[in-house]
Formats: sequence, C-alpha cells, structure tokens
Amino acid sequence: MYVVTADQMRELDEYVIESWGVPSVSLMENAGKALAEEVLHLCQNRQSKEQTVNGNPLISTEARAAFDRWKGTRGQISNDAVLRGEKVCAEHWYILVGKGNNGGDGLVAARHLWEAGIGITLVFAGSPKELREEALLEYHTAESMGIPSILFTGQGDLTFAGGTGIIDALLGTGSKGAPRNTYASLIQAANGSGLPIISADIPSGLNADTGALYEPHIRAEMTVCFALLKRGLTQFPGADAAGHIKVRSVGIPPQLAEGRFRETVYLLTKDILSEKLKVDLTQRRAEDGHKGTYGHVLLVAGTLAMSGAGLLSCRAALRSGSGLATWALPSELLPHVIGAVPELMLAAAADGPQGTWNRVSAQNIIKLAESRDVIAIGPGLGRFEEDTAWLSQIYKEVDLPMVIDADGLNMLAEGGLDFFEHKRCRKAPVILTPHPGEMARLAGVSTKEIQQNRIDHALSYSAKTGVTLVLKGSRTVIATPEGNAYINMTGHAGMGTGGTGDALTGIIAGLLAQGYSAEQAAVFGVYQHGKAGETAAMMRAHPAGVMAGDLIEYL
Ligand SMILES: NC(=O)C1=CN([C@@H]2O[C@H](COP(=O)(O)OP(=O)(O)OC[C@H]3O[C@@H](n4cnc5c(N)ncnc54)[C@H](O)[C@@H]3O)[C@@H](O)[C@H]2O)[C@@H](O)CC1
Ligand SMILES: [K+]
Repeated sequence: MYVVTADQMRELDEYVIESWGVPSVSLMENAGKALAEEVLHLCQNRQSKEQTVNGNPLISTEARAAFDRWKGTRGQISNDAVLRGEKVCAEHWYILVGKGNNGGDGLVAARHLWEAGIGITLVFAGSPKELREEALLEYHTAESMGIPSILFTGQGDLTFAGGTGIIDALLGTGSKGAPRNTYASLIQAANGSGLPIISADIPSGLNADTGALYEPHIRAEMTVCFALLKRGLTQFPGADAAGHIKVRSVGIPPQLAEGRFRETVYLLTKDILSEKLKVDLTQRRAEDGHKGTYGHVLLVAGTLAMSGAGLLSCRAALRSGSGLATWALPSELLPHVIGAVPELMLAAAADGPQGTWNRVSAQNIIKLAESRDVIAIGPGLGRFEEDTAWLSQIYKEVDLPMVIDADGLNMLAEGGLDFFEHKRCRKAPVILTPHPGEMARLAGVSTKEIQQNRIDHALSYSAKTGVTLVLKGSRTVIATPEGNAYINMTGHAGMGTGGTGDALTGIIAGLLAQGYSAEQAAVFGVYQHGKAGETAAMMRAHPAGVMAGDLIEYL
C-alpha cells in the first residue's frame, strides 16, 4: 500500500484527469459515495449493537431498510419519498462543508445519504457561492434537492441539535496551516458535540504530509481516505486524530505511484514483505544447511554496568536465526556472564577502567571481525575517550554489513556527516537504528522536530549518508538510500520498555548474517520485532507487562 504526500496525490489526480480523461467530477462522485457508504456502515453497525446516540434510541429495522434500499434493494419505498427527504430512521448527520474539493466530497455524500433516508443538515464554513467548479455544481444539486443547509458565520453556538453524527468535509489535502476563522470554530464545536465524526480524506487540522496536528483539529472516529493513504495519517499524533482509517478507491489506481516519485513510501504489510521485498516469511531453511550456512554475528556491546543490553542483543540474534553469535565485551565483564546464554561465544575485547571500553580495543574488534559475517555495535556500550575515532576506525577497516545502535549512534553524531567520508572504504551496507532522541542528535535538530516529520527526516538522512535508517518509535520508519521508506504497523505501546531496542539490533544483525539485504533485514526485522511483541502481549495479562526478554522468546 502506497503512502503519499498531498503534492504527490495532486500529481496523480492530474495525471488520470489529463492523460486518461477521467472527469474530475467522477473522482469527486466516487469519493463522496465511498464516504456515504462508510457512514451507512457505521449507522448499520450501531443499529445492530443497539446503541444510542445522545440518548436517542435508533430504530434498527428502519435503519436497516435505509441501508438495504441504498445498496440497491429498494423495497417499498418510492423515489418520491426519498426526494421529499422523508426520514426513515432516527439518524441525522451534520455535514461540515469547506470551500475546496473536500467540501465537494461532503456535498456528494450528502446527496447519497439523503437518498438513503438519512436526515442531513449541511453546514457551510463560508458562503457556498465561493465554491468552485465541481463543488459548486454539487452545491446547486443539493440545493435543488432541498437538502437543508445553514451558513455558519461564527456568531452563536452550533448545537448540532438532534444530530447523530458529523461528517468533516472542511479541509483536505489543499489546506495550509492551522484552520482559521469559521473553520476553527466549527472544528471546536464538532469535537465538543460528543457525536461521532467521520472525516473526508484527512481530519481537518492535520498536516497531510507529516502527521503534525494544528490547533484546533478534528478528533475523528473514522477517516475515509481517498485513493491513497496520506503520510500524515500514518504517523503520530495525526494517526491518533484520524481514528480508524479506511482507504477507498476513487478511480486513481494506486500502482500509478510505483516508481513515479523520487521517494516511494509503503505501508509495511505482509504483501510488501513477500511481493516487493521477496522475503520468505516462513524463513524456510535448506535441508542440508548447517550453522555455517546461517552466518556468524559479532556483537560489540555492554559494559560491567550495562551487561543486559549485550545479552539481549545476542539472544535476539540467535533467535532470529543466525547460525552463530559472538559477543565481544570488556574482559572484566566476561566472567560474570559465562553460561548466561550457553549458545553464545564470548570474546574479551577491551580493558577500559571498571569493565568499560577503550580506544585501543578497536584492533581487537577488527581482528575478531575477520572470521565473522556481520558486526553490530552499540547496545550498552557507554561512552569513552576517543570513542568516535574508535568507531571510525572499525567503520573503515571492517567491511562487513554493520548495524550501529545506541551509544554507537551518539559517537557517530559527534563525528557529524564527515564520518561518512570514509564511505568509499566500504562496500558492505550500514544500518542505523536510532530512537527519536538519537535521530535528533544525528540530524542536528530537536527531538520535537524529528517527531513532527519522521518520514522526511528518515529519508533525507538516509539519502545524504547512504545508510539504511530505522527510525524507531510507534510506527517505525525504515528508509533506504534509494528513496524507499516503509512504515511499520506491528507492535504496541507495551514495547516501550528497556531492552527492546537492543533486541531489535540483534534481530537485524541476525537477519543480515543469514544473507538478507540491508533493506530486507531492516524491514523484516522491524516487522518481526513488533509481531513478537504482540505475541508476548497475548501471553500476559496486559501489554504493559511485556519485557524485552519475553519478546525475544516469541521470535
Ligand atoms: N480531483 C481531485 O482533486 C480530487 C480531490 N478530492 C478531494 O479534494 C481535496 C483537496 O481539495 P482542494 O485542493 O480543493 O483543497 P481543500 O478541500 O483541502 O481546501 C482548500 C481550501 O480551503 C482553504 N484553506 C486552506 N487552508 C485553510 C486553513 N488553514 N483554514 C481555512 N481555510 C483554509 C483554501 O482557501 C482552499 O480554498 C482532497 O482532500 C479530497 O478530499 C476528491 O474529491 C477526489 C478527487
Ligand atoms: K476533512
């Protein structure tokens, strides 16, 4: 599933209109009809659950009749009854109409819902005479049909009297900045009404490209997104304001997005993994395979004070299917962890004070790497004198697929982009796995700035440096230097706990060891990590009880 920006969506709109001759009005018709269909589904669902809205009981048989009639089984109700707007159920929806095409979608939906016998009141945010082209035509149709409407001038309160739901067709992908004037007042009134809100395309007040929310913004129960998912719907906090998201086709085939733009963003699904990335989700192994077939991971991690990070990473690498794993660690730590993971090999590699790392240990790492397939650096590593130079030396001299995490990323951030000047020394790929704070240090901006535009930051850092970047956090973004980004949907908030990042590093390193490409390993690793977290949550009373170690057990 493709995920696009507002500009990309506009380009695709224009393409089908200009190159294929699809009339713009039929795109709007499809969008508005899909929106009406989702509203009717919601009405039908709450009828079947015998819910009430604002204390009004809803008459289930009548609503069902309205739905069936709309779906084509017209029964005994005549067209005339529909045209008179005779109410056949207690549903009454207020449709908030902005002056762009998003408002046009709302007007189309109004016509279909009216036809189905749903009570409708159109609420215009500005004079309907200001509507343009298709939206203006839709307004004239609604007016001719006698659909009641009010012009909201900002004076007095809008109470949504007798309402059972609200369609938000105020602002779509053409909006800029925070909703202004009557738009802002209508958004506040809608949110305060307690009625369910269904947004057309995006919740008004959402930045469609980034997922940032302006004030005020609609808090929707559902968003019916047209043609392709917009980036802003996939990232928090926008994803939260959108509620349940339904993507409905309107006549713009999603495949048009493939290869058209400099950057292609995908929602990470099983199909993307198997069909686009050619990942075998079953991780089938050759009958005659042996431990050597599945690669050997070298993990450079841990100090005496932070030994758990190394253990978690190593266990995750083994659970993800790597043939062998060696943990390179400070000598003082080694005796304490003997036998903790019996499958693991241990290699004393540093003699810093109190079981820490030191600059000269780089030589030992380079030596150990000679007989390994992948190197992962960072979990629980701590900082030490000249550590950026230490990392730089390993980066230059160890031409193995490399994962850098945690303190390794902080060392890298200190080196700035100059660090990547050594890129020409390497043929093997590099994967970085920052959380938002680490990403902020790498990119030299604030964490808030990263979180307000995660997809762009991930893509641009990856393009600049040539690394595959895993920007962690809810809806992890994986970006590749070629300009692909994947948005992960697995996992849950209970995974925000110490050690889950260390596990992810181990999983990705383990997959690299088995011969997956950097893109495959990063994307599949993130997906599996979330899935394992979900399974771990099912085994506990509450997702909040999940620990990193539990997750590893479900890989
Ligand atoms: N062919 C198309 O272009 C299609 C467009 N569709 C709909 O059209 C939408 C995009 O339409 P538009 O480009 O007309 O844009 P919008 O409908 O998002 O509205 C933009 C209008 O709102 C005003 N505005 C912008 N920012 C504002 C703010 N912060 N506060 C108050 N007013 C503001 C502007 O003056 C502009 O007239 C999509 O989201 C989708 O719902 C669908 O009908 C499918 C086909
Ligand atoms: K909207």
